[in-house]
This record gives sequence, C-alpha cells and structure tokens, in this order.
Amino acid sequence: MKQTPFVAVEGPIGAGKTTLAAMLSKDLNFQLVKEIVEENPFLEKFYENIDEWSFQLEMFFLCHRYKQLEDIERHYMMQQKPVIADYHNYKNLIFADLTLSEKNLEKYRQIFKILSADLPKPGVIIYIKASLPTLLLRIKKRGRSFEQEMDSEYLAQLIKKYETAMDQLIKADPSLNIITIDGDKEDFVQSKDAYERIVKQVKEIVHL
Ligand SMILES: Nc1ncnc2c1ncn2[C@@H]1O[C@H](COP(=O)(O)OP(=O)(O)OP(=O)(O)O)[C@@H](O)[C@H]1O
Ligand SMILES: Nc1nc(=O)c2ncn([C@H]3C[C@H](O)[C@@H](CO)O3)c2[nH]1
Repeated sequence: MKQTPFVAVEGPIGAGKTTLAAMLSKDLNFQLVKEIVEENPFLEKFYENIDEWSFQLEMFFLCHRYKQLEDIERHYMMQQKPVIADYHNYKNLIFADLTLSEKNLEKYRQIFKILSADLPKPGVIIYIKASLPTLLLRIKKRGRSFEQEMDSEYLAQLIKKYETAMDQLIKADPSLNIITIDGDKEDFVQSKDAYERIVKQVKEIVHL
C-alpha cells in the first residue's frame, strides 16, 4: 500500500520553515502542523538567560512535539491524510546539543530516545539552508521581541549543527528524501518559479 505522505520542513531559526510549510499545505492539500511559539511559557525567559532555562525549554519542546506527533499518527497518518509539519522531531536533539550542560544533555538524550522510539517519521525533509546574514535579516523583519537580542554566535553554531544533523539523518536512513534549498538564493516567497520547483520535487517523491 502507498505510504501516506509526511513531510517535514526544517532549517535554522528564521529560515522560512513555517512560511514554506503553510504554502505547501495549501497547494498540496496536506494537513499543516505547526509548533507553538507565542504560547510557549519558557521561550522569552530562555532568551534572557539560556543557562538558567535551557532544560525547562528543551523538555517543554520535547513533550509538546511528542504530543503533536502522537496526534499526527492517530488523526492523520492512520487515516491516510497527508501531513506537512514545520519541524522534524530530530530538531529536539539539535537544540539540546547546543543549549544543555553535559549533565543535563545526558539525561535529556535518554528521555528523547524513550519518547521518540515509536513516533511517526517523515519520509521527506525539506531542508532550508541559509547564511547568518539572511537569518538575522529575517528574524529582524519578523520582529518577535524576545529574538531581537539573539547572539549571532548562537545562530552561527545552530547553522553548523543543522548541517551535521542532516548528514546524520541521511546516514541513519538512506531511504529518507532530503530536498535541500539554498534559502539565500532560491526565494520561494518572491519567485513563483523557485516555489514551483519545490512543489514539483515534493510531488515526484510522494507520487502525487
Ligand atoms: N524566502 C523568503 N524571502 C523573504 N522573506 C522570507 C522568506 N521566507 C520567510 N521569510 C520571512 O522571514 C521571516 C521568518 O520566516 P518563518 O517564520 O517562516 O521562519 P521559520 O523558519 O519558521 O522560523 P522559526 O525557526 O523561528 O520557527 C518571516 O517574516 C517571513 O515572512
Ligand atoms: N532552545 C530551543 N529548542 C528548541 O527545540 C526550539 N525549537 C524552536 N526554538 C525557538 C527558535 C525560535 O526562536 C522559536 C520558534 O521556532 O523557538 C527552539 N529553541
């Protein structure tokens, strides 16, 4: 039987994940699943003091994504309804690796492994790569107050960790499809052609 499409859009902060996921959800008629931002009780505190709040924030994201992914399985995948999410569960580890102390990271990894074992996995990742200047510009343009003082070193490290993570994901599962987009050059918001190229690639992979 044909697998129900499950696509995840990934990339560092401000790359355009939610924007692209929303566009594709509309055009492909896939259910959109977005992570929460404004309702997150720890995000603002985290940006004020990362060391103090990182464990709470990473655990919050982990549990919230766990619930969302369980729901995706139950309400969509099991009913053959295609889904597009603006994150991949692996994102939890990318951020945890960046923000947690060694002691907390070890605990976190164990909990992540237990929670993630039976969650649904996307068959396609659309990975939006973008340079530091592009991301900083987009974060500024979007204007979320708590992100405005973000350390560019934090973002630079995140960019690197994303590169490593995509390599790890493909090594762990060579059947995974990763569509990489150069977010500095391929502007899927302004250019219809650039956007249509992405749509075509997704359609080919999921056999639409
Ligand atoms: N290709 C693009 N060209 C110009 N602006 C863009 C493009 N993609 C996204 N933007 C703008 O950049 C900002 C960030 O986009 P978006 O919120 O989609 O990023 P994100 O990757 O989902 O961010 P986060 O990691 O914080 O969830 C928004 O203001 C959006 O309108
Ligand atoms: N520390 C940390 N861990 C995560 O898993 C995570 N996921 C998203 N974010 C931050 C990025 C944007 O500011 C904002 C919206 O994506 O939330 C995270 N921060």
